[in-house]
Amino acid sequence: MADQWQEAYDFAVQVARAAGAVIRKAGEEEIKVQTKSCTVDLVTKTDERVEKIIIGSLKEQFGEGTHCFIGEESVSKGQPCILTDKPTWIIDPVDGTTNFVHGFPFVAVSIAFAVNKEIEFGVVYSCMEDKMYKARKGQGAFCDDEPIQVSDVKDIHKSIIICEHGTDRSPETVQKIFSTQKKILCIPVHGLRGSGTAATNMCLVACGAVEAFFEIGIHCWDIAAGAVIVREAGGLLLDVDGGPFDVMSRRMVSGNNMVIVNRIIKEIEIFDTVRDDAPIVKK
Ligand SMILES: O=P(O)(O)OC(CO)CO
Ligand SMILES: [Mg+2]
Repeated sequence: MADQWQEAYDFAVQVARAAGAVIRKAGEEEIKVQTKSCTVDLVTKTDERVEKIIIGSLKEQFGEGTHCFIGEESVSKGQPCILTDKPTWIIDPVDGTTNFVHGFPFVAVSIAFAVNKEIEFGVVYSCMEDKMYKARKGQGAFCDDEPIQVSDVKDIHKSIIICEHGTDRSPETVQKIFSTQKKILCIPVHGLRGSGTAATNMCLVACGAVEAFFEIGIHCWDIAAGAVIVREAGGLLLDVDGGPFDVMSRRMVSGNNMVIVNRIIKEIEIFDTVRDDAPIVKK
């Protein structure tokens, strides 16, 4: 059925917009910060509240039994992070929590919907800028209902590349991240950037503001929605080793074309991460 998921797509846009309004309002009040996996992995009551609002609305609309949910804060509280063939919502309620805490104005709500492990549609609402990015498989990518397209730059020397620093502060990992960035900067490229939200970074690739974005250490909820937005804008995604993109692998390169993406891959120093769907080891 061609339009089987249209209602879900439209509803996701509404839910993302409403969630973004809650985040904007919460940003005007005092923000209490807690930490998760380490001292620089931040979480706030807003992350938890917004995830509850999103999942609650989706369950009310589509029923609890038929759809599955992977949400950043639910997973951090021990819910499974396994992508099956069932219709599954993959949610980051506040992508860019560190930005949110500091008032750095790039924060996104990211909602993706996968069926048979394929992402059917994705919605990224950059709520401080009030920009709604969305894409459905086979139907193009949009920002505020205007079609968007990746850049047509093929010359790496004329590119801007987005890279982030992640939350792993072990000297070995930081060394690899900076070494990769140094090599890319010295190609040379026009510049390196980073918005502090993976979802927004992918939308910046999709609308042609930058040529590529890569990261190791992100999670499926950071990139699932952005993945379909990049693809539908004419871009591509690969693993950092040049293999196929795997949304659960915690690593990816997204870019406007193969020439740029392959050039970036040549410079990436890979470090280990634990997959999102790895079995939980009880201590
Ligand atoms: O702010 P969050 O949701 O922790 O995500 C980070 C990366 O994990 C920015 O994309
Ligand atoms: Mg995130």
